[in-house]
Amino acid sequence: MQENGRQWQTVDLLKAAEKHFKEKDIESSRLHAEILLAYVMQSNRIELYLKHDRPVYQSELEKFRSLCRERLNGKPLQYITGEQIFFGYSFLVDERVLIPRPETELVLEHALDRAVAAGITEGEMPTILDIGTGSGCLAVMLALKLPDAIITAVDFSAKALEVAEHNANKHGVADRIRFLQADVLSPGFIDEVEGIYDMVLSNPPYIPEPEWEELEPEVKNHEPKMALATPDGFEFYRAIARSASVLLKQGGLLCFELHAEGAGKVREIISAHGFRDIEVHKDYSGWDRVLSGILTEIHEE
Ligand SMILES: C[S@@+](CC[C@H](N)C(=O)[O-])C[C@H]1O[C@@H](n2cnc3c(N)ncnc32)[C@H](O)[C@@H]1O
Repeated sequence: MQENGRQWQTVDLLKAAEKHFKEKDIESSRLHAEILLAYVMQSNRIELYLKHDRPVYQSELEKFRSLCRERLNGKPLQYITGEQIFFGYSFLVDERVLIPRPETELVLEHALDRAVAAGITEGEMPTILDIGTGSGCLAVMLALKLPDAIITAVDFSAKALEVAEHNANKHGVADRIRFLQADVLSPGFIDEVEGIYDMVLSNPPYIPEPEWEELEPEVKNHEPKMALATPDGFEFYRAIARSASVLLKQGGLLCFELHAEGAGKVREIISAHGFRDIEVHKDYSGWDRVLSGILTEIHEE
């Protein structure tokens, strides 16, 4: 394609986009330019370099420019391409759901390790409840990693459940996941969810309202507020610990993702509901990020 007498080639366009992103303080400017161009060319990043002198067609250039504009306006890259890689697997994401974070992979890893250590995976068809499933990243990955598990994936957002179901179908595990729209903060939650579970896990909303306003515009203006914010940061931990103490079998595992400064308080909350052998694990930045405990006393509501 000719523009101002210029024929754009892949490598030149990448350089130009990287420079523009850098000037506008877009993080990982080269990487983002590569991902967007690979998306437009229906290719992958390595191929961009293998075919670095490939001419860029007019339609591709227009599309690329329009996506770069969206990125420059603060739209997260994953919502532009509709994809986030979680634990090495591709998940559909859009503005109906939170973009799964790398920290949440630690929740999955820890839940799997502890489930094995606690003998939960030895039983026939372990039952798992994922509260606040969002894109379904945890539920779908658990179904993939534990081929006998039966999973209930709950979210209050019907739109999030549509995305989660799409992801379950995409990875061929929809037949082992029940999707349920329910409000974990409502008194009827335990009756709605029914069943007896071996594991309850959740990455709940945990950003206290006052902190919401301080989040980067990229998060605040694009990701669903109901996925992240909550009045004092601990409502969901209280409600989920209470429900889990009723819904879990004796010896069952409760596993949470934590607000970086929430470990002490969440430990107190789950101890009060009969959970013991509490473990806390840090993320790569050294923040407490995952907390789990085993139910050792049956608590009636
Ligand atoms: C932090 S996101 C976690 C999403 C996904 N599990 C992940 O780790 O990426 C929390 C999820 O909880 C859901 N949620 C918010 N309020 C809820 C409620 N009252 N009952 C059930 N789910 C709720 C949100 O819609 C959102 O999908």
